[in-house]
Amino acid sequence: MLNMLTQLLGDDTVLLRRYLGLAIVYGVLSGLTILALVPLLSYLLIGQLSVATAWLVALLFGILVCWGVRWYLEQAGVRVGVAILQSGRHRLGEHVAHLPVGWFTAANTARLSHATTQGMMAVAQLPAHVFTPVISGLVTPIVLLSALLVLHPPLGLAALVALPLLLAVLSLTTKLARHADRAFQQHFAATSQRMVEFASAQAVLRAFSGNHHSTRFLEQAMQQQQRSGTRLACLSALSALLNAWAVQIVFAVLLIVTSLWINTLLEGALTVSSTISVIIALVLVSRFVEPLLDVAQHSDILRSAKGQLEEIQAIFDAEPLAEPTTPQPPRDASIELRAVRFRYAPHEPDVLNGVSLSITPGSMTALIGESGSGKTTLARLVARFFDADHGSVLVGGVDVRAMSSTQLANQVSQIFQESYLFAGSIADNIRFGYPDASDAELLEAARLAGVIEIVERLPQGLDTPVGEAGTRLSGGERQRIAIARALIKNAPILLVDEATAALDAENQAIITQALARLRGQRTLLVIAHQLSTVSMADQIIVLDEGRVIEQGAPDELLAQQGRYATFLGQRQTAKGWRITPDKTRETAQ
Ligand SMILES: Nc1ncnc2c1ncn2[C@@H]1O[C@H](COP(=O)(O)OP(=O)(O)OP(=O)(O)O)[C@@H](O)[C@H]1O
Repeated sequence: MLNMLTQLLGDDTVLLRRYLGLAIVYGVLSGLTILALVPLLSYLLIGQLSVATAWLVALLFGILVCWGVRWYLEQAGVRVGVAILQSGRHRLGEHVAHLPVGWFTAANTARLSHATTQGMMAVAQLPAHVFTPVISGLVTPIVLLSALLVLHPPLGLAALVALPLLLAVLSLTTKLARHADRAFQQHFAATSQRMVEFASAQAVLRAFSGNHHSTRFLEQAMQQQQRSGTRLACLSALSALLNAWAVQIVFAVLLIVTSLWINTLLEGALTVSSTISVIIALVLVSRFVEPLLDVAQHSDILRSAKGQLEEIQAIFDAEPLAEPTTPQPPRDASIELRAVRFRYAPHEPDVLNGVSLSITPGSMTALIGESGSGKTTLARLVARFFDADHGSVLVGGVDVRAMSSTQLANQVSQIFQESYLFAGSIADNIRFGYPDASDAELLEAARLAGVIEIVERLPQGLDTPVGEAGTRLSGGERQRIAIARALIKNAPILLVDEATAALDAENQAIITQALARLRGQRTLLVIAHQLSTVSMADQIIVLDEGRVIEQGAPDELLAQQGRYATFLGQRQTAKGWRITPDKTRETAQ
């Protein structure tokens, strides 16, 4: 647990160390203060009031010091808790920022959100509220144990044996509910995910499922959470009961040993000093057990927080994309794939199956193929959303694994179908592609992407807020802003995943115009669905089941009468376009 906390805290670990040291000191001081009762009671019982008063003063002084240390300890614990929330979230954010984009599945996103909210809160409360009673609850009995060993060795030995046994029981009961705790946390995260899905997919749910069935997935998740919650509650209650019993058994054993001691004393001559020893032993035994009860009571929170820490740890264990130690800058704006194989998961089939291709700087390549043939996956590998399992992806003549993520990001810009807009203005979202862009550059990108036509209709112009995730704009408007964002970045390579049917004719025309303007200036790799786009390309690559089956200039491929020719034929029939055999650039009729 401490290792995991250290990983979360990073440089702030020093705060945790200081706090833990202080908690141990507090436990020792509490034990020593209780031990002041020994001389106090002894002198009181033999009537030496003046010495007893001196020890009373010492006891009161000890109590005062303990209060002071405890107060300081609480502050230190809160400081560590705050550091966990701040540094922990920051470090987790840093870590996930370097994870492959493929890691961000719906389930992992829900885990991440759960870990940064409830998870972090549960962990942060450990130093603030739980570690102090647990640490002092273990250290104080150890100090008292030494006094019991001196006072009556058999009693001390019984306590010495009882302490590790008790810890073993606490550890066992913690394990008892650990799986239930983990299952509950997972179902809790899944239910949150379903809840968000339920809210954001209302239109689809109502259209296809009707009101009754639309809640089915959510209800299933809630039922699972309820079942695992009930199981956790039962096991937690059982483990709390077992813990309390274990402490009471220790208490009973110590009382039995004390009774046996009294018995032997009664059989012999009962002296004043032996009577005093017995009274002191009884006081120490009760004080020995009290902090242990505190530990037992907190074991539940400790276990739950440990489960949360393990969840956070599992996120930290996800492997980030490796960064090279000596990054090599790309040499030009070319793209090359050499015998690339890729699958999304080890048990799934290859999505790309030995793909080799070469794209020269400044050229335009149209990637075509049936749905599921691997076009988007190929573009994702160029942008290094994932690493290829075999073979290599080169950008600017350099393996993408040999350049830093910043170098690659500067080299490649993307317009993918699902473009996310951040809450902020239209201008903010465009500038996101290049924060230092001048106003003139902003306007030029907005013009190229057809955003100007949108903002002219809006009273606040480019400063119009887009709403959360761009919800105040239409799909086509969002797409145009995303295009402007990609254009302003001015990267030498542009990857475009052209929408199939999501765009209306006007938006499609904007993309076509933007591509036409950029043609020859940037390397364009376009996942093309539209005839207008394909017609502009210098090179066509046809993918089929993860393999390149045709590659070359449009004229050559058309002459082959293969898959590309079929694609053109289908599109022409659909659109009413005509292609002349000796002229590959089609003309609209
Ligand atoms: N994140 C993912 N996890 C697992 N499998 C995936 C993932 N993304 C895509 N696939 C699978 O990989 C294969 C290729 O998908 P890809 O999106 O690359 O095809 P595509 O040619 O771009 O299809 P489309 O034209 O329909 O967009 C498909 O079988 C798809 O189910």
